[in-house]
Amino acid sequence: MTDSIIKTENLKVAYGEHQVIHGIDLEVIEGEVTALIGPSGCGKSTLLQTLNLLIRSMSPNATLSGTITFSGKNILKGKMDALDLRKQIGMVFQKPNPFPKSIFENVAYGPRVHGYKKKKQLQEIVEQTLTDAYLWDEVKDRLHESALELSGGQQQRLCIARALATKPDVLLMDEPTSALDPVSTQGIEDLIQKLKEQYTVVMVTHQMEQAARISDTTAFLYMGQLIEVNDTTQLFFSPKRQQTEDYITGKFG
Ligand SMILES: Nc1ncnc2c1ncn2[C@@H]1O[C@H](COP(=O)(O)OP(=O)(O)OP(=O)(O)O)[C@@H](O)[C@H]1O
Repeated sequence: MTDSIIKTENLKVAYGEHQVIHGIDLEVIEGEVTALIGPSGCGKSTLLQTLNLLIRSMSPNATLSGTITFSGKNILKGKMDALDLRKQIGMVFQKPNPFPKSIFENVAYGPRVHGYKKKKQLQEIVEQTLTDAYLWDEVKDRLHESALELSGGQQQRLCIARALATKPDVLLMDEPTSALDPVSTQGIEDLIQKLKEQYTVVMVTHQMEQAARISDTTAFLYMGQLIEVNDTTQLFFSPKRQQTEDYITGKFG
């Protein structure tokens, strides 16, 4: 039996008058990697940013309707503490964006905001989180150096560690490897595979091969509609919808 950790029903999103998500019903299964694929402009990033309501701060002109159930609650209804929600549903962006602070401070930032003050506690969290992000061995002797001195792949693993430091249930990733070289990409893909032992991941990717390699479930979006969602192998090898087949065989997109 598989349980959904996030469920959207009839989810609609508009920027001003421009509706870009047209009534999406999507279940994100706990402990899985879900990939969102589809041609440029189909609404993948919008959908992702809506799942933890980050869209409300990133695009104040966005209006949302429908329901998003997380932890048994419709997060679109009533007042939701944004900081608290983002602690539970973290986000990693396309371009690594560490704070211009030390490696240690990047990871300790979230826990500090959420009330962890004791040095020893913070040290333990930083070590554990960097270990989970497979970065500890590479940085343990330079924790107080600037994060900006790390390589691109290391910076992205640090951003993942930063997101993991508040112990989220779900990690949203918007094309997390698109700014990276192939070796760093491989490192992040390996990491995502390992993360699903402890976390649920929803990832936007432009690369169908990447979705096929690392996701359990793939959702194909086209012009703001969810065309098909299925087990990744099924979706790529026997798509149910003609539009999905046309997209994955490169007929458009
Ligand atoms: N802040 C915004 N204000 C107004 N329109 C926006 C905003 N962000 C995105 N859009 C529009 O919403 C639509 C969906 O964009 P979105 O970035 O979600 O698509 P996407 O599938 O992630 O695209 P890509 O693959 O190119 O990143 C596009 O038409 C885009 O121009």
